[in-house]
Amino acid sequence: MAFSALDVFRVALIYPIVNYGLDVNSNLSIFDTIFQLIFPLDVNPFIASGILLAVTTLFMTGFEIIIAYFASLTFASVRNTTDHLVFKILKSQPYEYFAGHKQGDLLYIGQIAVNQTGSAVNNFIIFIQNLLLCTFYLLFIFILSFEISIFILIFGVMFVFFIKKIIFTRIYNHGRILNDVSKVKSVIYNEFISGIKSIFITDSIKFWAKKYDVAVEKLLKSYTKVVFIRRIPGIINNFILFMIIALGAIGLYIFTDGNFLPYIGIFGTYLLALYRMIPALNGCQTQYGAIMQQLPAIESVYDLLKDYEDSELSSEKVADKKREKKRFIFNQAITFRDVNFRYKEGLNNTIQNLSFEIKKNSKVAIVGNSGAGKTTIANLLALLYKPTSGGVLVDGVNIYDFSKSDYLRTLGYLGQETFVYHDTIKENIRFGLECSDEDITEAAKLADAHEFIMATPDGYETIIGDQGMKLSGGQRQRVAIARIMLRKPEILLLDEATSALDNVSEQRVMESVDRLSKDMTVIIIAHRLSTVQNADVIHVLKKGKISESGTHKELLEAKGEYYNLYTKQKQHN
Ligand SMILES: Nc1ncnc2c1ncn2[C@@H]1O[C@H](COP(=O)(O)OP(=O)(O)OP(=O)(O)O)[C@@H](O)[C@H]1O
Repeated sequence: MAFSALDVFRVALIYPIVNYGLDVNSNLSIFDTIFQLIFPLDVNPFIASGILLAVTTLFMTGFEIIIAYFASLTFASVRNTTDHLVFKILKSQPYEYFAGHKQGDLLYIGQIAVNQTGSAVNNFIIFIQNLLLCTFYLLFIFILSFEISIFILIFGVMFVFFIKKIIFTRIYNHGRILNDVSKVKSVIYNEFISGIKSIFITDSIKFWAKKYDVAVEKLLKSYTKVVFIRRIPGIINNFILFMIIALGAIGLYIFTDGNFLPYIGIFGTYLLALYRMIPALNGCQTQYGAIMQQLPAIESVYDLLKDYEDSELSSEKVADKKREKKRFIFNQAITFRDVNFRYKEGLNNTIQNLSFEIKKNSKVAIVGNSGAGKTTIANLLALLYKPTSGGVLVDGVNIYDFSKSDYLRTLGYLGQETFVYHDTIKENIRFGLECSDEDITEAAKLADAHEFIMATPDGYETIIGDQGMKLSGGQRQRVAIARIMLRKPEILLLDEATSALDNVSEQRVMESVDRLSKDMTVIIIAHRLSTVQNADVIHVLKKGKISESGTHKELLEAKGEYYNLYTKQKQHN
């Protein structure tokens, strides 16, 4: 506010300078009285105005620096808070949430939308600053000339109405389209990077390039429209400004019958005020347009927040939070009791009324055809999904009644794909656990990984490329086993852990697992029956139900489902 007032005052100082310069004593405006009061009679108004102008400018520069600093601080703080908030929300979401959303959409929120939110707040600050400036100048020009200003005001209101109705609605709509198109581009980009191996092998780069080009073309069209429409108000403003100057000059000449000198001070100051006001008005419109364009991105952050609040308030979550969590103790057995599960409301049950037991320190295998529900069982055990009804119990206690981290710490999970990230082998084994380098070497030795790690150029300090591109599948799995061993789990869950490996690698990985799992409860989910023959119990799963159970020998003798699977696989080998 003080900044706007000073800016207007600075322009008002032109008035005495012009009048004194032209030696006009107009007494046409209230400003004549004000300046006569400000400047004592013995002071040269030319010098006094110059000094005041310099002092005001100094103050204003200071103000501008302070405002710029606080605006950047606000932008950075809002961005920072939104960054934290988005990640806080994401990290507290259940696994289902990630499975149900496109990665690209989530990336868009975390990267682009967060930035847009910060910028929108910054734009809002500049909008308010410009709005105040416009208001002060409007008051000023009214004081200078009521009649002309009322005409400009009516014209201005009509213009703002037109701009809002036609231009800003379009900016918002195109902003939405731009938002959607940006998301699509981000999804394709992300899929291309994460699927690069399959894309290379299938020689489908051209297909992806085309998909990307289409998205980028749409983005180009969208951007062109938004950027163009956003500039229109400014162009019209400039047109109006210079038309006012032109018509004003003609009008002044006609109105004063050529004797316009006494009015030059007012006219010049008026024009200068307009000249300052119009960019401020432009600024208002530009910032408002930018906010409209950024609104859809802000809405996606808001939707994320809303989903989170709704889920936090859901009766299930509230009850779960209130429930006291027990320390994880496992002495007897893990029991699946009447478990039913479906992935989504409306879909058929993937797991149907499933009941079976896994005794402590036993080795249990679950086999079956593709789509039978084997991985779903692993997902339920790993707390990735919750049974729709029934429960998974450990020594009679529902696994959801244990402290989540307590339970997961005792569960070692080895899947088909091992997640390794761009860091050293050592950090990939540590995976965030506080432990010594000796512990890591020990775990790698147990996992039969030490030898190959030492053969890499920098040993444990060797950087593995993204997605472990520099390691073989078997080596990646042994890094994963080392990671698990470091955590000393009580339960080992192997979900098709060797199905991506060749026979030799599979054998080495299974030998490591056998060696390490003597005092562990091992659950092996497998397609290939070669890995489960020494299990204490093998359960054969069919359409989400156990169709038969027994040892390898018993099941072969029974000549049922297992026997069929076994003979089919033997024929293929
Ligand atoms: N996230 C999901 N959303 C919806 N349906 C799913 C989801 N994951 C799996 N399914 C479905 O559940 C069924 C069982 O899948 P699951 O992965 O458990 O089978 P599986 O026995 O492990 O098969 P495979 O041996 O091929 O890995 C399949 O019909 C599958 O399409």
